[in-house]
Amino acid sequence: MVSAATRKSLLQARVMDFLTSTAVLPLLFGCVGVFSLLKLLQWLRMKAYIRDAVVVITGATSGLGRECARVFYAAGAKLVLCGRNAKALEELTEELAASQAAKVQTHRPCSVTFDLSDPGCIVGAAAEILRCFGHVDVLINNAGVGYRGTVIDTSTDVDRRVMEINYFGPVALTKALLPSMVRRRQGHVVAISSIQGRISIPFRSAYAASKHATQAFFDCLRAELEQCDIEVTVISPGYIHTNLSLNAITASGARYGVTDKTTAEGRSPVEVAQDVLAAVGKRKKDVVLAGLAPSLAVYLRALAPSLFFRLMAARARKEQKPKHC
Ligand SMILES: NC(=O)C1=CN([C@@H]2O[C@H](COP(=O)(O)OP(=O)(O)OC[C@H]3O[C@@H](n4cnc5c(N)ncnc54)[C@H](OP(=O)(O)O)[C@@H]3O)[C@@H](O)[C@H]2O)C=CC1
Ligand SMILES: CCCCCCCCCCCCCCCC(=O)OCC(=O)COP(=O)(O)O
Repeated sequence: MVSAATRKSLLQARVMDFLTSTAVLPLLFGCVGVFSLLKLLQWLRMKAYIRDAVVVITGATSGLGRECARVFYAAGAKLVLCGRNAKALEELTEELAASQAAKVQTHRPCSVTFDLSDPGCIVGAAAEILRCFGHVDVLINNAGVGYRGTVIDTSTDVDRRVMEINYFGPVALTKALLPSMVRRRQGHVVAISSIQGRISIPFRSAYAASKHATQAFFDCLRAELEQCDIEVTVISPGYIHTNLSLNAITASGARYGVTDKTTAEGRSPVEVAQDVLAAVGKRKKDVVLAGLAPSLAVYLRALAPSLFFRLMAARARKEQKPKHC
């Protein structure tokens, strides 16, 4: 009678015999080696792509934009920081210029102040951006505004304002910078969308609409400009712990002024900025940076829309009693 322990050691001996007497072990080591080498090459390529690249970041004064500024700066990018608040941009520039954390050569950022909701200033802002370092390698359309309200109570002025900041502004800036990218046959346009660019949740009509439009526009752009070697990346995050809900526009046009629990419990903007850096470095075309439930909700919307609509209606009923019906 052979004991279980003996059977186990006999089996182990046979496996070792098999591995050493055949080519399996060298093959295994070979595969791991090749995989590690490929990963290392990808990492070096990613670093080289960002180092010394001219990277424009809109909405650099707060939240994800500010963290993107920090991680791209530390990676050696030449930054053009954009925002509405000149003082906040200046403070960020000084903070970055004084930081010692980068392991590569860094460059003093340049800043350009303008309001994305003012169509009249975009062309001038793009010219100023181009004057900073002579060209643009990566444009990160990050600036955006949140929204809270019912469709019925929201004036179309508010709908337009959200669309202007989240959609028309980034589209106009992209169009103003594209000719110089196309001339150089080099450039990368990034759109920070949202998981709400894929699914619409109640009381976010204007925001979800602006992000769906963003996804659609930049998907078209990617297809049209592939032949000119222009890269397009759409990034769709879930909740991030920033000022987005605090600064959200409400149905009346007033500021919402509350940091929602969902936002407060969202991912750290530092981590999301690192994911943005990796997505850009790897030239990803489309990235969802959300947890399991929102990611599943995207599939549910596509595969079982009726069920998704029922879930959203239940969510709306739970959140707010209807005043109008
Ligand atoms: N936080 C979240 O849960 C999520 C955020 N996102 C997206 O991430 C992006 C960044 O937002 P986040 O960092 O979270 O929010 P913040 O409110 O912290 O930052 C928004 C930035 O956009 C700028 N901005 C707002 N309006 C304008 C305007 N009219 N012209 C120019 N700049 C403007 C703000 O500048 P100022 O300081 O002058 O107001 C600020 O720098 C947005 O596109 C948002 O939709 C996507 C998914 C989830
Ligand atoms: C097969 C099982 C499927 C289970 C599906 C569950 C459905 C759950 C719905 C989840 C909805 C998540 C919404 C996420 C919204 C989000 O992350 O938005 C990001 C933002 O842009 C936040 O902006 P806001 O202004 O809304 O704070």
